[in-house]
Amino acid sequence: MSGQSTVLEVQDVTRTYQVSHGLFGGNKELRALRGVTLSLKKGEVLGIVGESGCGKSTLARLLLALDKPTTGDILLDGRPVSKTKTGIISRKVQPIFQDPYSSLNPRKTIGSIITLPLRVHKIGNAASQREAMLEIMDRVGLSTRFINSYPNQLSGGQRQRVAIARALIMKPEVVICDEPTSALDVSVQSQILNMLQDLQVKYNLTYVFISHNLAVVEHIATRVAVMYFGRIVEQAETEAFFRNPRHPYSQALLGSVLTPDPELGVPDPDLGTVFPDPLNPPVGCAFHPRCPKRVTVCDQRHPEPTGDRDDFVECHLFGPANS
Ligand SMILES: Nc1ncnc2c1ncn2[C@@H]1O[C@H](COP(=O)(O)OP(=O)(O)OP(=O)(O)O)[C@@H](O)[C@H]1O
Repeated sequence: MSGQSTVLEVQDVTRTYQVSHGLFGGNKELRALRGVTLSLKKGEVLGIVGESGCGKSTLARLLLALDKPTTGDILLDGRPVSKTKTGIISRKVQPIFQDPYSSLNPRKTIGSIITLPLRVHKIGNAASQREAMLEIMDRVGLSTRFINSYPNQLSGGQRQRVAIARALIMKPEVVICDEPTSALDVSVQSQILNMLQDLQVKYNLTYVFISHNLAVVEHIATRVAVMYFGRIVEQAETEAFFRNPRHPYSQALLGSVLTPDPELGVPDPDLGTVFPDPLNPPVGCAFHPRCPKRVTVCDQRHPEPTGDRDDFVECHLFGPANS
């Protein structure tokens, strides 16, 4: 993996939202991303996992340049996204979202939806656009009889195939898949997942694959990043991650440490499910109130990452004092 070129780089990115706080509370800052650093290499599938609210979709929006970081930089092919024309970004980075129904214009035909990116970017003429449409429909397993249909005439799985066709017709370098199978019936989830995997290999695509479903990530990802409360707390090659998750949060996600140790004096039975209040973040490591392995320093300061850029864990148990 080390010899491959970096396509997308996220450098210490934060994203803060101003939110109103109670009737008289005025505005408060909600730090959805608290310093995320990532590098995505050509041809890899980076799985991003974490609970609802940890910042996955915020990160996806930044990677798609649909939103801007509050601080930090995102580089696409070495150039800051902030200094790159949106047209160039959308040619190179395309999304596949969770809900294909809400992301497809109900008043447009399937043919028109799939070719829209080519028309917006003025790529080719009507004949070459149609040719590209037929090719990509074939690749995603969509019958040409749907060309003049509307989204509501298709099943959920077919609609997601349309969304995938629309994303891939641009021949992007990177595809940001944000929970692409979780709104689908279980029976079609694996078909879509296998198809995404085939397309990734065929077109040598680079995926960021966001999912709360660990089995899906294990199936498709080459590397895994675990997000907790706006940070990446662990990153590792997929096989190593599932064999030996290091961060106590990763272990909890994988089900090996679900109940807190009563010896630690944490009687709350819901401890395993409570996510911190983003408007009142815990001091120290954000996971410490739920962590069955916490030590004295955990509620005092945030741990530094241990390891290298693509393979690290952010936990005091792995810090210099414990190594
Ligand atoms: N536009 C916004 N304004 C204010 N707060 C926001 C906004 N978007 C997200 N947040 C907050 O930022 C935090 C991260 O949200 P985000 O949607 O990125 O998480 P997520 O991991 O994608 O969750 P989910 O899986 O539920 O989509 C949450 O606390 C959320 O409430």
